[in-house]
Amino acid sequence: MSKDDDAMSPSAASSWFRFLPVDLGDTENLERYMPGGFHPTSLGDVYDERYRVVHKLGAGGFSTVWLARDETEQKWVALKIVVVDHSAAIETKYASSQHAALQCGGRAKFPIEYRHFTIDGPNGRHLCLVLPVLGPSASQLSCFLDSRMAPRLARKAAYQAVQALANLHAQGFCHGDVTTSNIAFCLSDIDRYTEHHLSKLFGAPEKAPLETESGEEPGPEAPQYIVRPIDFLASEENIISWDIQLLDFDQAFPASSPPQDMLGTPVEFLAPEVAVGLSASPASDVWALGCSIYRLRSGEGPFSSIDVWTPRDVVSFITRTLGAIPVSWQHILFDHEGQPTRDPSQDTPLVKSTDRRPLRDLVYNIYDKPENGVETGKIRPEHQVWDENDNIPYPACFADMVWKPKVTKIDNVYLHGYDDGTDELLEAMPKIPETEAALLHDLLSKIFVYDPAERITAGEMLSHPWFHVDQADPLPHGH
Ligand SMILES: Nc1ncnc2c1ncn2[C@@H]1O[C@H](COP(=O)(O)OP(=O)(O)OP(=O)(O)O)[C@@H](O)[C@H]1O
Repeated sequence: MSKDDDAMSPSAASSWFRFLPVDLGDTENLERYMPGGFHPTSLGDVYDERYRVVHKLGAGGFSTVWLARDETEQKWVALKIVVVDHSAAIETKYASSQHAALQCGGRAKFPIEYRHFTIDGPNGRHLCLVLPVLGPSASQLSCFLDSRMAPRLARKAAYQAVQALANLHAQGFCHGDVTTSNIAFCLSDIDRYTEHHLSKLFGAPEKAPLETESGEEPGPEAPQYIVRPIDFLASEENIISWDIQLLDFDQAFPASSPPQDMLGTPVEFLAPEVAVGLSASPASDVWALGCSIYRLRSGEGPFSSIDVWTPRDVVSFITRTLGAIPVSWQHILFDHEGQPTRDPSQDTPLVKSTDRRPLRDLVYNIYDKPENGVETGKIRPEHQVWDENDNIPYPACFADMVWKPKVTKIDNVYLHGYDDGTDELLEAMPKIPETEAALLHDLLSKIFVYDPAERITAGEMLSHPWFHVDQADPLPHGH
């Protein structure tokens, strides 16, 4: 799920800043440690008398996710501990969507839960899903100037995501939250590693004490410390496989009964018909998949922008690429929060922009890793360093999978955060090969169409030639 605010109870509003921020990068929303919210979890905790928490894997709007040792079966598992307020709803959704995933022989493409149980804690009763352990998400591996996938890995991951979705749709189910954050890479046989070995590979978990704004000790509703999630890209040994799984069924629904409310998926992945208040469907999953495919290959979402925060924003932004919305949608209104409405007193108009972003330009301008012609891999001079890790390449074992644009030096300047000069620097980077661009443009033109009935289906996408450009060229050994 992704609608952070949904999980907050109204009483949270007065306590937004109860806790001081911790300097551990991206962590869970600390303010969610309150009755109805997250479970305060600590390393070493044992749940259900068998799962011992060893590290943190991540967190979302609705859960924290932990690496745990299953002492009964002697294997690694992921414990997804759901916020109290959403535990019952997520348990119901998981039951039906996991059944659909299993029906489609989906064990290979979806993280099917081993089992689930409940945890009674100071904040209430939490659903805890026991899942296979996965590696980093595609959002982490394909992230603007921070990280880019090798083109071949992007195509392979994209194809598997299409397979997963086509299978799910064939079972009459929609995912409802297809994003690159929900495409995760598998690990190659994590069970061959002991706890000691994992600690040698990834280091001991990094912790920071949790402190309150008021200086009082946090109560039992919050943990004593916060843990930085494990970084699978920090090790000198690559345990990340080229296979992906599609996770997070929190918003899945039967195609025959779409949700009445707006999907909680990030707006940049929202299909235009859903953004204007029409039903979600397999076709809206395909739109989100198209956004994910473009992000996998380019590092950016086609409709992500600092101007896109609401359904109205994304529709406006999409018109810059696809032109005016269909006439049949033009009576649709948006309220002052940018949500579609039927109340004429609430109407705020779509922002009409004359600034065009043709799909063809988006595709043909995708930049790739420079093999030569620009200087790479040096450490940025001290006064230009924003983050000391920025200009350090990934360990060599990841060379055929991912690369960091920020280790690229053009005209003696490292690529860093986006600023006025970035686009000019990026001009110097090599672009996607024309033959591939033509195929990708063709594929995306069949996905990014307003009318859901005219959109290509996930099943039809499987035979599109963009996914098969590597067919004649066998994968490197071990993949
Ligand atoms: N099986 C897993 N193995 C490894 N890491 C996982 C697993 N499941 C989830 N994670 C990590 O935990 C994060 C949160 O998981 P997930 O997206 O399922 O949570 P959520 O609370 O439903 O959140 P949201 O949809 O808001 O991201 C993921 O981004 C990922 O980093």
